[in-house]
Amino acid sequence: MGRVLASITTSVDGYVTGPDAGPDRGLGVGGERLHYWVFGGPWTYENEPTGAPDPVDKSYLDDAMADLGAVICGRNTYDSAGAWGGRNPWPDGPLYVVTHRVEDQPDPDSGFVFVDGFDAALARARESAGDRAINVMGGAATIRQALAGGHVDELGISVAPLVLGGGTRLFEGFTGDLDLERIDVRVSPWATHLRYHVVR
Ligand SMILES: Nc1c(N[C@@H]2O[C@H](COP(=O)(O)O)[C@@H](O)[C@H]2O)[nH]c(=O)[nH]c1=O
Repeated sequence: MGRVLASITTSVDGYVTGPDAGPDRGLGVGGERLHYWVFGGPWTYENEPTGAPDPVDKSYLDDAMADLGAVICGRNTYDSAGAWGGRNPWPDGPLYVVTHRVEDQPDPDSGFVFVDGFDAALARARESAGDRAINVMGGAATIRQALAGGHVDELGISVAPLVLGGGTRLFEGFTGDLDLERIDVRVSPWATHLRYHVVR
């Protein structure tokens, strides 16, 4: 059975978006800074990113994407990303979208599969992935659900160097108690990438 990874970027104060996240502004007001590391420097929703990542950030991204067989996200993340223009951007497997509104299922050729409930999405993702890894890419509620259910083998937190002061908190309302063992840490000017094994 493949590993289940959960990976996301937070501010130093634990926000995965700034305030007012939604379609056209998936990372919220000021939240672009969370993903400077993805593009090697500043960008805004008004000036779309064009840059290439720092080699450290690229190596983290490449390793996180290696050997993936399926991806899971929540409906809000899917909507906020504008459905990535209508096509699953991950080349190596389906993207399962957790939603109560499965009747909105787009054309299956898009690579998106709408599933009602996290557990059902995980079961489908395991079928697709086989021995390859599954990445739970967010948002916060979906990652909390994966962690609370004891499904996550590896937690990746990329900490961007900023304090947002508002928005969506990764661990909002989370009451679980988890022991983590650090597997890896990589540091660039734009992020500190921490990878933890979740002890079970
Ligand atoms: N379907 C489902 C969840 N759906 C989640 O609820 C949010 C609102 O989207 P929507 O469901 O489409 O109204 C979104 O984050 C989506 O992923 N959540 C859960 O805990 N369990 C479920 O079974």
